[in-house]
Amino acid sequence: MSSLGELWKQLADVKDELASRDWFPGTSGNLSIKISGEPITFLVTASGKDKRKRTNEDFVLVDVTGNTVEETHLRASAETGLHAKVYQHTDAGCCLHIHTVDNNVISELYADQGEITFRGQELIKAFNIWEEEGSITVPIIENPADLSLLAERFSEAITPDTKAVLIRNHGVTVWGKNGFEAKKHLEALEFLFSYHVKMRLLQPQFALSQQ
Ligand SMILES: CSCCC(=O)C(=O)COP(=O)(O)O
Ligand SMILES: [Zn+2]
Repeated sequence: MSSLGELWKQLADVKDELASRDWFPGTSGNLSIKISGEPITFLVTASGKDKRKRTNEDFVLVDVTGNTVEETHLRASAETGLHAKVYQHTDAGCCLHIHTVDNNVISELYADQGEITFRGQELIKAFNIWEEEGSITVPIIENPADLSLLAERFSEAITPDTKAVLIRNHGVTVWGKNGFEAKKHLEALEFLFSYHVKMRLLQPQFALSQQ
């Protein structure tokens, strides 16, 4: 079992790598790593910070209600409730949320369908899907201003196969059993989003061929 300090470092390293990809524009994004399962506690990014900077005030320890477990002047991420839903409804050990142009464009293009499915792409294997005709579906939910409603809609979208949820014109939340796997899933999804956007620009009939 990893110590709190080891898990802090694991999350800080993932944060640095995502920052190096410029995936935290305008202080957006939040990350978490599970510390205990019963009761659920996890480290989550402090709200409103520049996630490109590495400091010893980057994360706070919270319980499943999103309340801080220790006395602190820091505020947990405004979207802590979504991370809590992931730990309640999946066996994830790490959860990552970022805003990119590609994930926002995909979420808007396919919002009315409520999901997007990717198939025929090598990177689907990053989700441990090895079948010839393997596919991965990402649900897309609306982005209500009420964050507890957002967390409810988000948890309703999680099925046993779900590895990520797109929030319309907001961002994507992805998880995995640890920091390495969550980052692998996130990188693979962002590749699939980017490929899809570019193909739609270059070949307008591409979208139809993917239905
Ligand atoms: C400026 S981004 C708006 C809030 C958001 O969507 C986000 O991901 C960051 O919120 P946090 O409270 O985690 O900093
Ligand atoms: Zn966000």
